[in-house]
Amino acid sequence: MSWTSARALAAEAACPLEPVPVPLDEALGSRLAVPLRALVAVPGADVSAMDGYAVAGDGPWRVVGRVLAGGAVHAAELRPGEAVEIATGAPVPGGAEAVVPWERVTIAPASGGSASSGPVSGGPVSRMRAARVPAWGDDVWIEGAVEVGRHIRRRGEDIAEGAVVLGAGTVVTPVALGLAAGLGHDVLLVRPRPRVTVLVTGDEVVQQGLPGPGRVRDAIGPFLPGLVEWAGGRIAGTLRLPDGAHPLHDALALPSRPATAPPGPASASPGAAFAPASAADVLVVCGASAKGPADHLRKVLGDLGADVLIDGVAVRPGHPQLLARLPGGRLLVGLPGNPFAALAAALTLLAPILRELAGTPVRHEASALAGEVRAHPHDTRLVPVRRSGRGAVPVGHDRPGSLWGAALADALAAVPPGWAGEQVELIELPAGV
Ligand SMILES: Nc1nc2c(c(=O)[nH]1)N[C@H]1C(S)=C(S)[C@@H](COP(=O)(O)OP(=O)(O)OC[C@H]3O[C@@H](n4cnc5c(N)ncnc54)[C@H](O)[C@@H]3O)O[C@H]1N2
Ligand code: MOO
Repeated sequence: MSWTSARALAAEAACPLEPVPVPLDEALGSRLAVPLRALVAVPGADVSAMDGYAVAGDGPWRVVGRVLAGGAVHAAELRPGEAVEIATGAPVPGGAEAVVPWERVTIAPASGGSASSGPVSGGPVSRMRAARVPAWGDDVWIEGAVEVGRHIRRRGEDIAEGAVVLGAGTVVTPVALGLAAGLGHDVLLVRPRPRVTVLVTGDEVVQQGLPGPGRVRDAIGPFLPGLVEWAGGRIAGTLRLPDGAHPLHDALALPSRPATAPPGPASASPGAAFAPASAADVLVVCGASAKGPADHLRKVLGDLGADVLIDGVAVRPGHPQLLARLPGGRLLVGLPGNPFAALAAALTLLAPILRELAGTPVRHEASALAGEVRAHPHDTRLVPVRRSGRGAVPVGHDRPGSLWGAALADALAAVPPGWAGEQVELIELPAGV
């Protein structure tokens, strides 16, 4: 099967996960399952955009009250010639036609109330504030230029109640979280990030330190979490399995556990060691994908009654990759043991499945190849490249057992059999953060 057919089939095989409601502080990085609507208008009322005075009619105005954000509203309708001192964000009283910032008003000679007391001060309030803030109880009169409607933010002026502000599928970024909170949301309905459990097989595979004779350091387990995250999933667990059919069988035979179920089975129960495998929407088996004496994956899948959907893909490296559906519906991706081959298979099969499940948009990119590449006679070659202004430049070091070239690259060029210099598709590699 060609790698493009395999990619399409993998995406098709992925059954969308049910949207889940999650509290805001757990929603970061998920995708919205439904459009985000404003539950409230912003601002929620006609409010002042400035610290100053809400005024009615022409000045001078008699200051008849004070309104602070979060404080008591000024219930009475302002009459022409009246003002209230007002804080930014506080609701403007009915009848107010504008807000005049306090630095734009001057204290007026009193023309009402105890007129005989005369003006409090002839200077601007800004200057006066340093000495004495005029309080409305002081029978203060102010004057200044007024522009009707100025410095009043009308209810719903920024965002109308009910407006759709972000579409379904949008990633919940830190900013989107702030927006959602401001619009009254405590919980968001998101596409759950598919849970992936990784089973690393191989007696010779060691997890730390220098590999001794006959041993090899695990180079696949460490790249999968980042790749899985990048494709929209999350790692539910990683299990190290010795070679042999039994451990693989036991891990894969565990039934699926819903994301909301408590962890289990209890540590004393049989199968406890494999519990992470039951917490997965997708299982990934590293190694054991070929047909050698220590490769038990196919036999175990047969014994379990799994449906093998893809058995080998025409790419180099990575041709022994495999996709199966386990009884119960979960998908299993078999990655070849050679690390670069495993990376290729993770990009061909695993990433499309996770993108489909997580609702992550897919981008396809084509480019000229700027460099010598020898096509494979019947398979597509996946060649590590770096994008440049003159096309994708092969970086070399592309042996199946080594991640060197892929680590230098930002994409893999898919060079079809019989390639004769035309543009090729680029498969993006996960970028760092
Ligand atoms: N007769 C054939 N033999 C092989 C073929 C073939 O077509 N006919 N294909 C070869 C290719 S290509 C690959 S790729 C491998 C795939 O083999 P497996 O998936 O069964 O993997 P293993 O045999 O377990 O390991 C292969 C190789 O990779 C090393 N390895 C395994 N796991 C890891 C790991 N987590 N990190 C780093 N290295 C790992 C392992 O030690 C072996 O050297 O089959 C070929 N054979
Ligand atoms: O998958 Mo192998 O080259 O194709 O290492």
